Amino acid sequence: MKVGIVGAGMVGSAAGYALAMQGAASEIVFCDRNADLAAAQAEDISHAVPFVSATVVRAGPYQALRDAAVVILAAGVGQKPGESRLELLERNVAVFRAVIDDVLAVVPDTILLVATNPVDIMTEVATRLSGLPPERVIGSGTILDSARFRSLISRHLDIAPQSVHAYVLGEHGDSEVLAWSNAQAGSSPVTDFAEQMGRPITAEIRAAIDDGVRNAAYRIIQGKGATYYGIGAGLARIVRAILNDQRDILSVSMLMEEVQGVGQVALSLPRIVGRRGIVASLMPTLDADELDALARSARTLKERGAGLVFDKR
Ligand SMILES: NC(=O)C1=CN([C@@H]2O[C@H](COP(=O)(O)OP(=O)(O)OC[C@H]3O[C@@H](n4cnc5c(N)ncnc54)[C@H](O)[C@@H]3O)[C@@H](O)[C@H]2O)C=CC1
Ligand SMILES: CC(=O)C(=O)O
Repeated sequence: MKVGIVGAGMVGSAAGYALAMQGAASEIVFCDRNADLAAAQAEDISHAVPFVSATVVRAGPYQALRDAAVVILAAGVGQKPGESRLELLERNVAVFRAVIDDVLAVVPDTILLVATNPVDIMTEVATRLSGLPPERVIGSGTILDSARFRSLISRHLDIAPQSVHAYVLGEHGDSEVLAWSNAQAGSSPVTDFAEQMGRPITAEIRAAIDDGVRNAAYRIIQGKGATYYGIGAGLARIVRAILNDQRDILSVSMLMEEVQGVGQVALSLPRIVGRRGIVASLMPTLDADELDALARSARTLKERGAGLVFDKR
């Protein structure tokens, strides 16, 4: 199946590379206002393909998106060192206003997969600008934060990250909520497992993991200007769940009627993802502090997105 990627910069190209390496799509098409960049990324990635898959990778104008089952939106500006994701909002809304009509004119029934930051509010923006049902406009949300969380827990416990089941909820950003209370290692609560392994999760370890997750992007951007391998793999994971109708449970973002008393807000919860997009949203059992933090995160997003005005499609 064909996957479109609008925005052929670091994130878009990393997603395209991950998809091509996994042979997850039969065809990948890059579109970018910088057509030379899109063509160069497609050509470069296509040279990796003969080693592992048969994916056709090319670049083109929006018309080349025709029949794409999923279109990844990775166009827009990223954070400068020290800048928050929320500070990007107005600049990236302007980009989506320029892009979404052109995409929808070619693939009106596609699934949009939003990566551009601030990804939760941009998911709401893409939903409103496109007029698509919310379950067909998926934000990568905290899929990357959950991977960071699982990675750091697994390193502490000295087990494989795939054996850790743990989610980050709420905003993909500063107010995100690490759901410690229902994190599992194998079939045990992560704290019980840690005790059994003689590697208890002390307050210091918990604080270090929280910092490792919450501030990862700031550190990486300080060091190399942008983050892209992690989100590239995360986007490929979501695309696989859609194309293969896998019904995976992933922490992704979607515009919701109501979360913790906040109406019409997009944020991440664990959700079942399959061929129709988001099939169901799940509210995990959280402790009181986590529920408060989730409500705060929802309010932060709602307040930052207030004032954006959209024409109805
Ligand atoms: N959701 C997540 O977990 C993550 C999201 N991001 C976000 O992804 C976005 C892209 O980041 P990078 O790829 O590093 O940036 P980049 O600057 O490398 O690439 C952005 C691309 O968008 C293109 N673009 C801009 N306006 C356009 C328009 N109107 N039409 C078509 N193309 C347009 C640019 O030409 C450029 O090639 C940023 O908003 C960044 O914050 C980055 C990392 C993780
Ligand atoms: C940049 C960004 O959103 C991240 O790496 O989490």
